[in-house]
Amino acid sequence: MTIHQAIASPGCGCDSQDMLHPLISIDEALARIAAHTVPVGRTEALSLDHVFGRILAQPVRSRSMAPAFDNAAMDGYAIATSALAGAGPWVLPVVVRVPAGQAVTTPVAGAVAARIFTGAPIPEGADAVVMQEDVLRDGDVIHLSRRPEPGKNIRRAGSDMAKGTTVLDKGRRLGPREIAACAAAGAGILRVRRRLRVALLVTGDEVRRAGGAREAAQIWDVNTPMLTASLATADVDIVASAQGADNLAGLVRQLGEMAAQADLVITTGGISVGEEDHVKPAFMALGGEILFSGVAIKPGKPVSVGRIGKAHWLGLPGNPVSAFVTGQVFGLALIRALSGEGPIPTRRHVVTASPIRRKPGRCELRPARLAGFDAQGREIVRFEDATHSARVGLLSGADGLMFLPADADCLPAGALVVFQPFCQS
Ligand SMILES: Nc1nc2c(c(=O)[nH]1)N[C@H]1C(S)=C(S)[C@@H](COP(=O)(O)OP(=O)(O)OC[C@H]3O[C@@H](n4cnc5c(N)ncnc54)[C@H](O)[C@@H]3O)O[C@H]1N2
Ligand code: MOO
Repeated sequence: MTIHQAIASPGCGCDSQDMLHPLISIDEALARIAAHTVPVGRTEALSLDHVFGRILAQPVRSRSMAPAFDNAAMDGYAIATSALAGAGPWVLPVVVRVPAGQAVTTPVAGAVAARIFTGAPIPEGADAVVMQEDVLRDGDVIHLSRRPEPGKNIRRAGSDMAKGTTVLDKGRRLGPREIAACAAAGAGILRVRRRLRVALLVTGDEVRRAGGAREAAQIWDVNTPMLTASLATADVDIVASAQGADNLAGLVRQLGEMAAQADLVITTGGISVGEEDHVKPAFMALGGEILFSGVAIKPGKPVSVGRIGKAHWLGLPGNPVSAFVTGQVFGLALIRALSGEGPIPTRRHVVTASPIRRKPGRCELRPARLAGFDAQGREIVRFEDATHSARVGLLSGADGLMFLPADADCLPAGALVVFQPFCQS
């Protein structure tokens, strides 16, 4: 199903296109981010204890075989199967005891057994470990009635990783599973990408700190705490956070200062078409280059990406829901690209719980809640009747965004739609 096409015909005045800056599709915007964003080059070396969530800057190769030596997979007795004459049963003297962590020098020579514990090295001469439950121990001998297969219960050296194997490629995000692989490979220090320096500039004369005093026509600032929380990841250091000045000159100064110290400047508000919208003029006054400005989506149509010198700029709309939605779709893609992490396919198909009637025009990213599975095992989503770009209260009840095709005015219950879960960190 193609769902991210540009608008074929605008639905109403709100959807009208600026002929100088035509809207592009979601996938075109993401393709431009991928094509024009170079990962920030700085790297640092960190011990395994401190790499959680970071992005690898160099591949990790195993320093030795894993396991490094043949070892027992069970507590029991190591024997040489070739020394078991006839059909058994056999009585074997126990000649040595081998706990894990202890090098063994006594070989298993002939019809004898070595008491061995899980993880202990296999003595020379032995080629199988019999579980202790399968033998009868009587003083210094064991009674064995069934011949084990050669190799039984032995974890062979190198069976997990050969020496020099690439365990992880660069660009991988380091979670518990990746860190486990590095530890097994003996990579105790990793070279990872430095955190991105991000500056946040929230514009709007009307916004005041949440919960603080406000006058008539003033509102509490949702975007600063919302985006600060969205950016609280292992990739990001928020190096500056400020409320935007209410005039062009002040905004030029603030944006310029932020661009000088940050890899990424994120602004909210002030990017629509009104004469109070100073962000784009300030950006242009600083010699900024636009990668795109305006995407054929609802909400979040004015979302913009560009560069001021070496710093990248992500211009999010002021409406908090629009800012959150566009931050999830374009902000995360930009941060991943700057962090050197490749794009991660997170979209999947789900089915709608109820029919949808809507005004066609822009691809709609509607918050939706996962609601179990239908009889065919397909995941179902529930949602409001319309997208409300200023109704922040609805966001916490959603798990992600469903993508409604630009030209779809009517979808039945059970329609297959694309769904992108919200990033939880
Ligand atoms: N003539 C037109 N007007 C508008 C258009 C258009 O195409 N033509 N687009 C509308 C759409 S769609 C959007 S989205 C907004 C985007 O406007 P801005 O990005 O310039 O945002 P602002 O005007 O600054 O604010 C919009 C809205 O959000 C509230 N806001 C802003 N910051 C915060 C904050 N930190 N916390 C809470 N709420 C915030 C602000 O008070 C406004 O209500 O433009 C439409 N207009
Ligand atoms: O593009 Mo706006 O975000 O619909 O309110």
